[in-house]
Amino acid sequence: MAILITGGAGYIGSHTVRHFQQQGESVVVYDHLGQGHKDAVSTDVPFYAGDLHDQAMLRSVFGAHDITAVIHFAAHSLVGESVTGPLRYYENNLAGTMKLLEVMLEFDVKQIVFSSTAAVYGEPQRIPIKEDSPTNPTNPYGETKLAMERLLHWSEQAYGIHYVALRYFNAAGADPDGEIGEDHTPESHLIPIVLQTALGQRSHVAIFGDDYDTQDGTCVRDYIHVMDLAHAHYLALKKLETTAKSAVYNLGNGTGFSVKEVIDMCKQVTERTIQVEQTARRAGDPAVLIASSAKATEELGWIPQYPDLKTIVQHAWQWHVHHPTGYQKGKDTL
Ligand SMILES: NC(=O)c1ccc[n+]([C@@H]2O[C@H](COP(=O)([O-])OP(=O)(O)OC[C@H]3O[C@@H](n4cnc5c(N)ncnc54)[C@H](O)[C@@H]3O)[C@@H](O)[C@H]2O)c1
Ligand SMILES: O=c1ccn([C@@H]2O[C@H](COP(=O)(O)OP(=O)(O)O[C@H]3O[C@H](CO)[C@@H](O)[C@H](O)[C@H]3O)[C@@H](O)[C@H]2O)c(=O)[nH]1
Repeated sequence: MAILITGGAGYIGSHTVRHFQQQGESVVVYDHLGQGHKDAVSTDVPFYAGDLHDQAMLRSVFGAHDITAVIHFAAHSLVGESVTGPLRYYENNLAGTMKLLEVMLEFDVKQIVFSSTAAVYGEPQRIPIKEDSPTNPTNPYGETKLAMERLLHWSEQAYGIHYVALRYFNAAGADPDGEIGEDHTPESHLIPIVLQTALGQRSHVAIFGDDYDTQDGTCVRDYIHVMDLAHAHYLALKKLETTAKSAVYNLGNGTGFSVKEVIDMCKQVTERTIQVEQTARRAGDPAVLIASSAKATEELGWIPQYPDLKTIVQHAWQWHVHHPTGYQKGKDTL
């Protein structure tokens, strides 16, 4: 028996694979390595370099392992990129999930935990955001994730697939052991970009917009430690296994930090100079996203272990200092 982890070589996926192994679970990773890194996955985990759209390969994996449940991370996940390439996003995220669900049904696998996002809410009407808040995505990425949630809702009605949709806010940090961390090419996430600037790999950090309706004019986000996200997947799967009840949960710390505050925290942790440049807003960015995760705490017993931003940045910095080129030795593009 094993749990299939799609996108398990990616940033959040690889931390979750590691956490599941530490909990004594058998896992199998399926990832086409468009973004992920094979070296992010321990060599004792069965690894398949396959695409969600390749149903023949998916079938062979389901056939070779007694898959009991799926944790589904594999997706494109960048807000800005989705605004200029919506077709690519629908194709990978929505159509890719349809292919996966078809194979799950063929093999009678009816439990899935999947990566949704704060981006399903769009501009929130109230802060902190609860799960029953209106969902009006401001970008195609969020739309695809909302469509995936709806697809799962209807798949439960029609086929009895039970699901937990985890709406993460901004994943950040790295495994405190320092062995795995965040490495996207190109990197677009704020904290790694700021830390790469601290390392001298970039000349400056561009701040996307300073005219938002926030305390200092820059966007506010709720940064959540990647290991806390990993543990939430474990709790969600246990809950699914025992209750067979579908649910949606926000995962965040309930505290918002502006882009400028994040940069200041990075300066404090790294004790380095970090140049910034004010630029235009990035399309698709809501001003403020802060979670209420009370439902996950009440129903899953989820309590973040690393809630403060300083610890999150310290763990990320430890990864970047010891792996300045990420997983790739000699990597020269960021
Ligand atoms: N990083 C965040 O802050 C954040 C926040 C909310 C939600 N999410 C969601 O969490 C998930 C993981 O995010 P991440 O930051 O780890 O991203 P990531 O890009 O590091 O990981 C995604 C992985 O999926 C793989 N993948 C993508 N499409 C695939 C396909 N068609 N077939 C096989 N593999 C495929 C990639 O190679 C990559 O390894 C995504 O679904 C993302 O939308 C991320
Ligand atoms: O060079 C940069 C990079 C980012 N930002 C800003 O920093 C904030 C955070 O940006 P980023 O780290 O790119 O994350 P988000 O765009 O908020 O998206 C992340 O968090 C979402 C949930 O909130 C997830 O759905 C996405 O998958 C994930 O990439 C945003 O206001 C950006 O405009 C900058 O100002 N400069």
